[in-house]
Amino acid sequence: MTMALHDKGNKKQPQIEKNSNFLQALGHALEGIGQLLVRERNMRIHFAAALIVLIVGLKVGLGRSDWLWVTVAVFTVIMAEFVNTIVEAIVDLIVGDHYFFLAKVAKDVASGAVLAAVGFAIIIGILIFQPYIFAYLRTF
Ligand SMILES: Nc1ncnc2c1ncn2[C@@H]1O[C@H](COP(=O)(O)OP(=O)(O)OP(=O)(O)O)[C@@H](O)[C@H]1O
Repeated sequence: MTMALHDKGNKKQPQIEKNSNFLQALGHALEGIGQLLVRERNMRIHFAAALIVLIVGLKVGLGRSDWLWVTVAVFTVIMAEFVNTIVEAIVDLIVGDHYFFLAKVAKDVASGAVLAAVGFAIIIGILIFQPYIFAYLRTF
């Protein structure tokens, strides 16, 4: 779905100048994270999955190095979604509703980056949780 060129719901004075202080810059960075959650349905699914991993990880008592890998996996997916959203926004800004093969390439490669990151996270998840899953299955 092509992104809207203008944010019609925005009541604030539009700003194109540089941020004047750290707090203003921080506010815009947080707005950027908010945009990711609002615009990307997949991002909400990733957050739900990360929450489940967090709860299961706490329940089975993962060690420090396992948590390190889980954190790397979760952030790799989140970073890929950031890149995907940036690419979508820039492509839509440039081409609008027109079809361009290179626009398709850019968007598809950006989506592919998210898919690759999710694959990486699934492999990490299997390697980390496999002993706990096997131990759980042996109780039956
Ligand atoms: N301007 C365009 N020119 C050519 N192909 C396009 C264009 N816009 C979108 N596409 C094609 O349509 C697909 C869906 O585009 P869209 O902008 O809706 O991404 P999306 O569904 O939001 O992607 P994601 O699920 O990664 O967020 C793209 O992956 C691309 O193949």
